[in-house]
Amino acid sequence: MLIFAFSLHLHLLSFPPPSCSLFLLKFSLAVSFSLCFPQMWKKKIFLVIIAISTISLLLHHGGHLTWTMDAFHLGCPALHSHPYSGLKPKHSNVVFLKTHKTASSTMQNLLFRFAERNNLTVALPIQACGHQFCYPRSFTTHSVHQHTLPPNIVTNHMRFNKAELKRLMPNDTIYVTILREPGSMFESLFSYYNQYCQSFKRVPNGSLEAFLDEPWRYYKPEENYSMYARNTLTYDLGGDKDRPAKDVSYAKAFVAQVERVFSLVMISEYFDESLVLLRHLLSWDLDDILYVKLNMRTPSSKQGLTDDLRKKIRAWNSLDAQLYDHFNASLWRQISAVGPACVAREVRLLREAQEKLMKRCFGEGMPLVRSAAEIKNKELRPWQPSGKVDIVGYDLPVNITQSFSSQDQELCLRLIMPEVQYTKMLLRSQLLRYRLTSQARPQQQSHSFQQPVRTTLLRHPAHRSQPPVPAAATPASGTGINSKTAVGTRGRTNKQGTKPSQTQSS
Ligand SMILES: Nc1ncnc2c1ncn2[C@@H]1O[C@H](COP(=O)(O)OS(=O)(=O)O)[C@@H](OP(=O)(O)O)[C@H]1O
Repeated sequence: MLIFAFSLHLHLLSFPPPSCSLFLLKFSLAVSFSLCFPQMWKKKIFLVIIAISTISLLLHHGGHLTWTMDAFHLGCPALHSHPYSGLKPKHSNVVFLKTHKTASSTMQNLLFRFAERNNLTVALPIQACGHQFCYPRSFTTHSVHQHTLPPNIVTNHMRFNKAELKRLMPNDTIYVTILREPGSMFESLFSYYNQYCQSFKRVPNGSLEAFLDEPWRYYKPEENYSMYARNTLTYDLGGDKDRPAKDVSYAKAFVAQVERVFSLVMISEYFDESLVLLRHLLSWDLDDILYVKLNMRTPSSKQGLTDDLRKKIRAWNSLDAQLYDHFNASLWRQISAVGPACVAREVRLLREAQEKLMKRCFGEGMPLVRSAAEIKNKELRPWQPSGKVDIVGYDLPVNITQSFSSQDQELCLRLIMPEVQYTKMLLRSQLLRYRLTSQARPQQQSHSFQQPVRTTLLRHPAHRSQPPVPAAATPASGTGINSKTAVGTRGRTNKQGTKPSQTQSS
């Protein structure tokens, strides 16, 4: 009995000490002392200990499925400015600029799941914008569905516009984005948008080599979807994709501007390392950054790149190349500051936790990657941009799902849900929540976009934020990242700008 009580103490001590766990700890200590007393009490005390242990576990994990017990033992010392920094509330106001072909759908899925778990509001596009904020037009608050206001999280594709986002988001919002090495990114864009982007479509035999030999022969800057054919990252970030390479001062100033706005620029080649930095930046747990890779092409849809092709791609997309070089270096500086060994340890723990989760959702081995046609559940089929490229997705194995609790099933389903379907599902659930909360309000009130409330999530489930009260949209305007028009209060397009939303993807 004493051994059991002692192990219970260790278990409780391994938790962060919110007042409730502390109380339970003291209580269980008192109980264990009483174990030294008469036999007749032992059975009762044993039951009490079991009950305390179960309650503390439930309180700690919020009744949610967690995939690792390491979540609270991860802290990298260099990031801890004071002894209790591990207890900092989770930050919940985040803009993630979803750039193209950079692993951004995987990130978006992670953010959607975080929002749902914590009852947060995600700003979603109006129907006329499909599942994007009317990309390729510059973001404005007009493109946000008014029943998804005021938001905590913004993550759907947009062309970045800081001034407009400032009108929408609380002041403590953290801005994050992701970049990819220009060679592999451009190769991915070239194959994905081969039927949408005229600059690519007119190249004989869809040859990447031919395009890169004479890009100006095929590329027309003012044409629809030309942003997929040159400096796409710069364009997504709100910059001028056609600024000549020799305009060095523009490139430098633009990089500096991006650096001022974004607290973290992730790098898709170092996705897990970037996630560890993100976890620290937002004070999230390891469980909050688990993911499954989404929106991948099959190997047969990919083309290997020679050094010569890579060089040509960098020269053609020189602004993107400068962005990438700068932020790749700065990612590694941040990793150095945290401690490379510490980041490596967290990456390892992340991968182990991910493996456990995969086994739970998909059985032994990794989830089976499938072509869209092979996926039975249409909610899980990724959008296919053309017959010339295969985007793979996943299905849940039937025999496994039968043994699942409904909570497990929901988690596993969401992990592999593609962007378009998840955006729609989230919109439906947020609209429902809006209706329920507005029924409870006597009269529709007019709000500014921002509600300076709910800036952080307390870790203890009992203190989690309440469903936010949505506000009505007000007209607004603004320009790109350079805009100085921040106020401080507050068509049916798709990834390509035109396709029907049911079939869209990013
Ligand atoms: N975790 C992780 N790490 C590294 N790379 C990853 C990851 N998840 C997705 N991917 C790759 O990202 C590409 C898809 O990017 P996006 O989801 O941003 O595309 S989209 O613009 O939303 O359509 C796509 O690249 P390609 O397969 O080369 O096209 C995915 O394979």
